[in-house]
Amino acid sequence: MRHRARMSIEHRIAALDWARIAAELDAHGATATGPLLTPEECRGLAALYGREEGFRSRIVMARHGFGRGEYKYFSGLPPLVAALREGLYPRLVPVANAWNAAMRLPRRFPAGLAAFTAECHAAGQARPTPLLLRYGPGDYNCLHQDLYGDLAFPLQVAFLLSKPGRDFAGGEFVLTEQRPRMQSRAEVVPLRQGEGVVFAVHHRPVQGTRGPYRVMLRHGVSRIRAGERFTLGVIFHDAR
Ligand SMILES: O=C(O)CCC(=O)C(=O)O
Ligand SMILES: [Fe+2]
Repeated sequence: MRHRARMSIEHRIAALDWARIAAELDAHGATATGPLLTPEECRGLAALYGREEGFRSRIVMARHGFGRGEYKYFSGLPPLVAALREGLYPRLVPVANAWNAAMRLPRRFPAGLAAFTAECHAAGQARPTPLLLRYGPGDYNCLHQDLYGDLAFPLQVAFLLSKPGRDFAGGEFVLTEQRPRMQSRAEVVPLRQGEGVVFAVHHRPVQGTRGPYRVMLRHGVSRIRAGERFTLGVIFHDAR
């Protein structure tokens, strides 16, 4: 995508290989999108972190046992973040609905984000969940699940805003998958600057010999060895 800087976010999202993304989500529960944000957009988003305004809360992870590093939830979403959330959601709905069907869960997700957001609000989840995260040397993010109420969209996306090898070292995005009565499986998703990782929020179906079974996923970030690493988290359900 040589001209991605001049293409709208909607067009860039449309140009991603969604057949591959869906197939890899089904096979592994996570995949990288391919480059989506320009370095300028990444720098612009990371630069918002230092601002006072535009955020509803700041969490220092060590204070809660979440790891080391910090994050801030947006109050109103910047246009780029809103466009990513709106543009990515409908692409992920077919996977989300197929997963719920395979797991025999009754909930189906509407085709557009506005309808899903209305469902969240009706369920008492009205606070926006997209966030910026900042890690320095020695920081890490413990394995967790981003559930903010009963209503949860099964997939989320995190964008790497910093450039690995130049801005930071270490700090790999990690997922673990806990299978019933079996040992856990770990997966690392290597990311380039401006690339997103799409992954299961808390569970997904895996095809077994006697039909699909459910596995539990958690995600986190390994220790940052050097430098500074920023990410943008795009969670589709709102919070209580
Ligand atoms: O910093 C990361 O790569 C992980 C961020 C995260 O936990 C999230 O977006 O939910
Ligand atoms: Fe997370």
